Amino acid sequence: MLIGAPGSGKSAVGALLAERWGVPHHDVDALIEAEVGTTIAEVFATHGEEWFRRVEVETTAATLGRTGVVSLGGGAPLAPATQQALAGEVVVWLQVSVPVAAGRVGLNVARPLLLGNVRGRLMKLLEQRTPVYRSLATHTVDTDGLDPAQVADQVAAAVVVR
Ligand SMILES: Nc1ncnc2c1ncn2[C@@H]1O[C@H](COP(=O)(O)OP(=O)(O)OP(=O)(O)O)[C@@H](O)[C@H]1O
Ligand SMILES: O=C(O)C1=C[C@@H](O)[C@@H](O)[C@H](O)C1
Ligand SMILES: [Mg+2]
Repeated sequence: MLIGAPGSGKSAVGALLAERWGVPHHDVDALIEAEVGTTIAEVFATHGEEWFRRVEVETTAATLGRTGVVSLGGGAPLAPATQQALAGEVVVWLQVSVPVAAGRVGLNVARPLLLGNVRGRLMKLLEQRTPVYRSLATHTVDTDGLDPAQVADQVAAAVVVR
């Protein structure tokens, strides 16, 4: 399971790892979009964040126990139910600094929580979430200065696929 901030590379690295290991890739954001039939940004706009978080907890829970690589949503580890569900799993935290994450996500409107002031919003998110990511992670990879393939190499070196 990959956790980390928006722009840490959960989706990109998850896809590379799944390909490398020949296992399915479950990207929870993409699963929610498929389930709901619209984009995450649209879900936030139409139903609000609370509604999204409820769906996210359920969709995340449904991926647990499946074979493969799971890329969680950036905020998913904040939910107590998800924290409990992650206990005993291999959880890799893709660490990223604010300027690097901001550079990667750019002004992408697909990330509703970062709208307005990407750097400022990321700084706030990381302040709140760093302790949570740290407490849940069984492995950590610092992704600053690495491309997605190099991050995947480091994850693969650190964990054993089940
Ligand atoms: N290590 C990296 N080096 C350079 N670019 C990267 C790296 N990891 C990801 N990227 C690029 O940064 C952008 C964001 O990455 P990605 O979508 O994988 O992040 P994410 O963690 O899934 O974010 P979110 O929580 O918003 O889903 C993508 O364009 C991706 O190709
Ligand atoms: O960091 C977050 O809270 C989010 C990250 C994305 O993965 C999406 O799950 C959504 O945009 C919320
Ligand atoms: Mg993603």
